[in-house]
Amino acid sequence: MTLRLQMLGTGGAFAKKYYNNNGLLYTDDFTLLIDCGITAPTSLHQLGVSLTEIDAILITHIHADHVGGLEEFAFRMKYEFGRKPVLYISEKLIAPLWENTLKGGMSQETITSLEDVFEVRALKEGMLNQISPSLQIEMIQTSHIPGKPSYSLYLNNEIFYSADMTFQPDLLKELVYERHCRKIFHEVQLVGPGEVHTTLDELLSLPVDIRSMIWLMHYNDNMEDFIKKAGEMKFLRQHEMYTL
Ligand SMILES: Nc1ccn([C@@H]2O[C@@H]3COP(=O)(O)O[C@H]3[C@H]2O)c(=O)n1
Ligand SMILES: [Zn+2]
Ligand SMILES: [Zn+2]
Repeated sequence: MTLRLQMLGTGGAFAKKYYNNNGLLYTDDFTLLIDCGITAPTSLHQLGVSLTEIDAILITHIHADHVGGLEEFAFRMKYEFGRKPVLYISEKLIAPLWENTLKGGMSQETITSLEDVFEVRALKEGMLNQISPSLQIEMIQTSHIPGKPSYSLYLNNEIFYSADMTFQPDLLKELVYERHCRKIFHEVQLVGPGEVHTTLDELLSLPVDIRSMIWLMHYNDNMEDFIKKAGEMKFLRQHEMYTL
């Protein structure tokens, strides 16, 4: 079975040249949207992908560049298609996503909870979740903002897709050397210290065999200035289709 990835956007939270770092993960029989930021609906429109072609959404954490498009997505599914989108999300994020993010815009007499607008499927950290016959996802909590849970994804026991995260070299080495990881999609902050993100220099400090499997995403507008500074690591391009 073949996995394919098409990033709706590859930009950091405040990028203007690139859309929010959200991606479409395609299996033979299932399409998963990983994160749905502010710009996701516009990027889907530009790609000509209808909301109804997406079988489920999975949220890694609650920052607007990862959840800011959910209100539009859910309202359009409700009022245009009469359906609730399937939402995969860590059980720890269900309450804050509704109470702190969506309730303000979405609540009304007939909508009083997340479950009124999404078919919520809670994911447990560290478990293998069978999302579709050919897609298994393990949620791995990774460090980002203290007190604000963020979950990276381990796909089919071979591909790591980072949420927003600070540098965690031991995790990456464990995945590659002990858990058969063969490809890594990793966020990168190209400018400034890695207080809540991972810097290019930090990733360059990894062993070459790990660097060689890294594709960089969630990057700054000046990415083109760093293409020759990333060594063996490659930059994902938004809207391009990648076979994993
Ligand atoms: N403690 C924090 C919190 C947030 N931020 C910035 O806000 C952005 C929110 O989306 P992000 O993609 O996680 O990137 C965060 C930082 O740019 C930051 O720099 N430091
Ligand atoms: Zn982000
Ligand atoms: Zn974030």
